[in-house]
Amino acid sequence: MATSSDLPKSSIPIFTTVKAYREWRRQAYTEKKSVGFVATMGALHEGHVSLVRRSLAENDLTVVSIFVNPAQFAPTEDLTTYPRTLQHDLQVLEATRHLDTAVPRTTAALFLPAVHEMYPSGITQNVTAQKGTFVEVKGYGQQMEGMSRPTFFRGVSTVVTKLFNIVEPTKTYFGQKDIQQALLLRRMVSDLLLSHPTPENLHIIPTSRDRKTSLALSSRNAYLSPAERELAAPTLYAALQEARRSWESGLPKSECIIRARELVRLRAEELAASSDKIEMRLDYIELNDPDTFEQLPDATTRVAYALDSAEGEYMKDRPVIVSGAMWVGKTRLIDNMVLGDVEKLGIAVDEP
Ligand SMILES: Nc1ncnc2c1ncn2[C@@H]1O[C@H](COP(=O)(O)OP(=O)(O)OP(=O)(O)O)[C@@H](O)[C@H]1O
Ligand SMILES: CC(C)(CO)[C@@H](O)C(=O)[O-]
Ligand code: BAL
Repeated sequence: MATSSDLPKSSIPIFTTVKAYREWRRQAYTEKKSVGFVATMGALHEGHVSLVRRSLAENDLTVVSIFVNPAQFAPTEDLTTYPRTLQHDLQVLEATRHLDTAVPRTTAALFLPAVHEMYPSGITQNVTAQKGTFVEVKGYGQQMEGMSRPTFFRGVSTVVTKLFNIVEPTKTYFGQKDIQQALLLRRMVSDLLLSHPTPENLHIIPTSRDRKTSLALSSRNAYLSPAERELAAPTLYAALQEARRSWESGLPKSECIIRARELVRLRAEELAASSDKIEMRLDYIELNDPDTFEQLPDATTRVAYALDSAEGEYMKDRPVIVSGAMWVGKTRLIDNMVLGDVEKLGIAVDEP
């Protein structure tokens, strides 16, 4: 178990146990202070910072958690190599301040639990051998990312339920980069009738991107070599753009996907033949309904999709998610865009 002497020095209070955190939370209740919460796995970057900034602006107190959750990694995935950069993360949080209030705000608490604190009954990555209590949002975790990572959302829903039970946030913030995760968690909060947070208080913040290449910021980008990052990784965003253009020009979904795939195939050929010999492979690119996560039928066009709205009327800006995952060498990248009216999904568009 981490003791305070194992932890880097920080001006931000760090809680490693549920008990210690709860004492702190009780005080916040007594003082009637609102608590904003940002759940992370650490290796913080500007994407995380955008969530923390939003929380600092909208809450008296902001809590950040760092926990690399074994239950959401399949046995074949990168749990052991996942970047762990606590010292850097503390520096990032200390430097992230909100100055528009009488007293400037910075992160008020970091929750940094050990695995046994979060899984008192123990945890194995092998789902069939797991015992104890798990949370599953049935019917929503096997599409999109769930097709490639079938046990991922069970692990995420379980750990986030525990984190919400501990942190008891007034508001919480998730990134659009992991759009299915954010929407599925909002459904979970609604289905479980949680009060901290309520579904309305789960906010989705737009994806932060590299200014030059538009690559979605991600902790796993640290795995990329400079050549992979510059030359290959931005292809996923370019493929999503291609799908978007095709969809907006009226083509059927199947053709949008063919065009996006072709863009990746041609670029992958070029990179494999180049002196950098970069390997790049598309996992999937799809267009999905944001409510059900189901794939749009192949023949669906934008006009047909707008006509087929639940209200039985023409809904010009009916939102649709175009998302994808791509391997660059050993790194799996994901990204997405929401076409149509993003605000219908409750995605925040303006920075505070
Ligand atoms: N580029 C980004 N823009 C906005 N939010 C982001 C971005 N990247 C991550 N987030 C959000 O930060 C929260 C914590 O994510 P996490 O710690 O897994 O970082 P990550 O960069 O997504 O890591 P990974 O590389 O493992 O996907 C999640 O809600 C996630 O959606
Ligand atoms: C929400 C989360 C912190 C749960 O482990 C993780 O999936 C993430 O960082 O996106
Ligand atoms: N941001 C998602 C965490 C994961 O891929 O495990």
